[in-house]
Amino acid sequence: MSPTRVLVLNSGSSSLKYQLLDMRDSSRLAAGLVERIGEQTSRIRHTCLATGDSREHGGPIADHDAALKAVSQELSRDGLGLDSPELAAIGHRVVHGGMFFTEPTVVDDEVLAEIERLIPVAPLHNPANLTGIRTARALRPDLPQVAVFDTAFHTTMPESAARYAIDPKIADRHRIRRYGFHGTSHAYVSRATARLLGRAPEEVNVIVLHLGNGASASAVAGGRCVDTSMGLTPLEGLVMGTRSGDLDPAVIFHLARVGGMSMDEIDTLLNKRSGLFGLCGDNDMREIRRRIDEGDAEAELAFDIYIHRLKKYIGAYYAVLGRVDAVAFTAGVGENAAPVRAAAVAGLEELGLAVDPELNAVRADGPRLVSPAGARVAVAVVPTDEELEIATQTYALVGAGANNS
Ligand SMILES: Nc1ncnc2c1ncn2[C@@H]1O[C@H](COP(=O)(O)OP(=O)(O)O)[C@@H](O)[C@H]1O
Ligand SMILES: CC(=O)OP(=O)(O)O
Ligand SMILES: [Mg+2]
Repeated sequence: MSPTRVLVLNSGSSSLKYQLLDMRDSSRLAAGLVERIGEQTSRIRHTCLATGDSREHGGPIADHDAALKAVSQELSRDGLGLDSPELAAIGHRVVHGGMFFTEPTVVDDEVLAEIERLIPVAPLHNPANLTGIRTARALRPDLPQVAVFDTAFHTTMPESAARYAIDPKIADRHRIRRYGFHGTSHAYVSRATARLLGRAPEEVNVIVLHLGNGASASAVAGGRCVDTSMGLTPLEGLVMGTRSGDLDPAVIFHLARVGGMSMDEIDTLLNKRSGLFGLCGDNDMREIRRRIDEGDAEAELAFDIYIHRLKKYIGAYYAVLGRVDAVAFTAGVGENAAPVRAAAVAGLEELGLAVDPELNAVRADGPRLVSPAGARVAVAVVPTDEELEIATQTYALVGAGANNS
């Protein structure tokens, strides 16, 4: 029998998330997370879904190479190791695919070199993605490694949305344009939202709000992305855990000329020490809500700035789409933080947008509506599953029957 399993690796700047799936029924065999890679306090959490066994260990894990080796050991302990003949492929999330990659791609040396060339526009993400691919290749040189790009879903954006208003010759020379990210999630969630409404993706217009540590919004018309909030890099757009999102570009000149900061210092400030963290010292929405409940004004202002930006994007994408069938909240904050959902649509009743407080307070795992019955625009919580989407795309490219599909 042909191998039917796919290992998915989602390497973040300091984490490695993974899932092993059996593509006969898309079931998960194992899943886990390595956190705080590069620190003394790294942790690996591993669950074997086949046996229900979970394990957690601490101790320094120096880099993504060591992290993947630790994952490989955990999988081996459950008899699911990378040496398994049942493994069909390894699917990798790659954050920046530039103009070059619009589809999932089997990795070869040329593909690796192109992903490497894109490091300057995804400095937090592409290096980790590359290490993941290189280590996986060294562990199983015979297996196809497939790169699935965060940027791919956004390549349908019209030029009017993708281009910045700068000299096109300069833009083209430096490949400066809006690429957009989290595309695997925006694609999956927009389709799952159509399914929740009982309609075909081609028939519905959806605003997807992917609110995790990184956060982005997208306007999806009939299944195609027409605008998204992240740009050349994952820094533009919404207020995020540690990234500023939109600001006047002149802030950068001002910090350099008047503030005496170097470009690297400004880069670090805006990517790692801004957003919710920069505003109030916390980037976790749970902690921010706890502080607000205790009357903390700094946390409340950070929350209000976060919501104000989110609301502006909902309004902007309403205008871009003309007609909106659903607004879908997803990722860690979108799926779990009821107060964020309520605040983001508060006052938008004239646009047909509202949440029902009781429905919004329900905690559940699956996709669900939180808007009042009969609302003109559905407001939905739709859990994302980037790993399943990456596995599906990987298996469609290289798995059994790939040539017939
Ligand atoms: N129960 C919760 N309530 C509010 N926010 C939550 C909850 N659980 C997670 N979050 C938020 O989700 C964020 C992580 O989202 P996630 O989508 O996992 O991010 P990433 O994939 O970027 O690491 C956390 O930083 C936290 O702000
Ligand atoms: C592109 C991006 O911001 O990804 P993440 O949310 O995983 O940091
Ligand atoms: Mg994420």
